[in-house]
Amino acid sequence: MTRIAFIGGGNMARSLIGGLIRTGVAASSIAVSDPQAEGRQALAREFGVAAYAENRLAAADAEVVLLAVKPQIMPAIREELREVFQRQRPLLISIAAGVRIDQLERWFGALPIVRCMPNTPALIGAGATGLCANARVSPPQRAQAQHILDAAGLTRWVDDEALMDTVTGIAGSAPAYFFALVEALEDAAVAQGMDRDTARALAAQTCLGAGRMLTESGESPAELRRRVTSPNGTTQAALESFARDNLAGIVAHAVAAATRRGGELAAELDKT
Ligand SMILES: NC(=O)C1=CN([C@@H]2O[C@H](COP(=O)(O)OP(=O)(O)OC[C@H]3O[C@@H](n4cnc5c(N)ncnc54)[C@H](OP(=O)(O)O)[C@@H]3O)[C@@H](O)[C@H]2O)C=CC1
Ligand SMILES: O=C(O)[C@@H]1CCC=N1
Repeated sequence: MTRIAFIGGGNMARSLIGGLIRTGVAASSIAVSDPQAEGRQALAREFGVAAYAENRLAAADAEVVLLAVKPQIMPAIREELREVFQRQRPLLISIAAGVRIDQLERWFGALPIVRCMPNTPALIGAGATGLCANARVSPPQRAQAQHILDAAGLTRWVDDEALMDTVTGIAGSAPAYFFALVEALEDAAVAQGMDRDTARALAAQTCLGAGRMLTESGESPAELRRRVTSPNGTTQAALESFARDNLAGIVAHAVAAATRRGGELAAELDKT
């Protein structure tokens, strides 16, 4: 039974712990640390995991340590964990946006490190995660990291670390883009006189249905789009409006902004 410690017990740690428990990992093999007593109690109550106020205690005998704190918190945890890590040499997994493997090596030592980028649908086992490993990660450790993230949904190895910020741009941050689109659909229907509940239910179910068709039908997004689009019909009118407003350009700019921000987060940490 691999002992796993989560440093930081917020949204993503909760999602990943939930995934592990759901797939049958024993709660007794999981420890988590977080400064908030309320958050710790909730995790212990909900999942039966051991929850600590001190990072060192959570990491004390862990074979795998998963860093689930905000990138900006890294400077605060590196001193206290470095010593434990030098003793134990765990597999270190980081989910922090932007933070590069060479930075993790500098802060925490020459460890086997997997940098990955999951997303919040991990909470319901429908996450999408990109992973990237340094050369110290052994094949069994690679499998171990994948097993942990598989519990949260789909996983894909991305060998070129430079593309990890792109993973953030199209997957880590991207659930928010779909939520924003549903908000916009809802607002548009309300502006036309529909009640908000009905608008939200129709738009959200459409998002679910489209997502399931994308992942389950084996068809390309372009083909699925074509099948909705009757010649000179309503969908064509909407898609032509999107094209006039340069939807593809708008999306490309947004993905570039998220990708760029990942690099900036790392650069800000280089100064600490
Ligand atoms: N949210 C998302 O969609 C995704 C986030 N990520 C990455 O996951 C990481 C965590 O994000 P998320 O879960 O959203 O953030 P949260 O703020 O929900 O979780 C981080 C947790 O770490 C705690 N914390 C703060 N300081 C320390 C410390 N010194 N030691 C231990 N724990 C500490 C925070 O406590 P407190 O609240 O008291 O500060 C909080 O509970 C980030 O690096 C982010 O880039 C990756 C993919 C998707
Ligand atoms: O917004 C963020 O920085 C984090 C990383 C990806 C999703 N949320």
